Amino acid sequence: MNKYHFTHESGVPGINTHTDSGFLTILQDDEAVCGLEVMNKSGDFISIDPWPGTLLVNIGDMATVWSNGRFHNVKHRVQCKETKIRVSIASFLLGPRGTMEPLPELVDDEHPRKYIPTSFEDYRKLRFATKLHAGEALEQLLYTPK
Ligand SMILES: O=C(O)CCC(=O)C(=O)O
Ligand SMILES: [Fe+2]
Repeated sequence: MNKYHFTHESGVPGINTHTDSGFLTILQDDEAVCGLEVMNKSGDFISIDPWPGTLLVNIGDMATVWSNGRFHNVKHRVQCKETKIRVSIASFLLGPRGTMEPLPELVDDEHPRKYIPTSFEDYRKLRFATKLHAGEALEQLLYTPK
């Protein structure tokens, strides 16, 4: 559960740009107070307006590994502008406990293997150690053919 209480005095608008590190996130966003923004392919942030009665599903970094780069780990942030309490509930599906690698069916001559095997636990440690929270840590898992 995330609770934001933006005030002009505190100046803390929300959460910095990041990707979710797990496989996917199911987000019950605040139904009245906006703030969530996702980055589009051009690198611009688009506001996601509240849409009562809906859930939002976010692809995370582990799904990018599993899909050999075909599922896009979306960069997003929270920028509250209204001085109101904003609440969201995020359920994180982190991925399997063991090692995960690109699905063999998604690796072929046209789509060569992109990532080395990793576990969510190791990947999470890598993100913390490198302080790279917007998916850039995936570059350290890139597979280089021998
Ligand atoms: O509060 C939101 O709308 C998003 C929260 C989020 O991105 C997260 O918990 O990872
Ligand atoms: Fe997030």
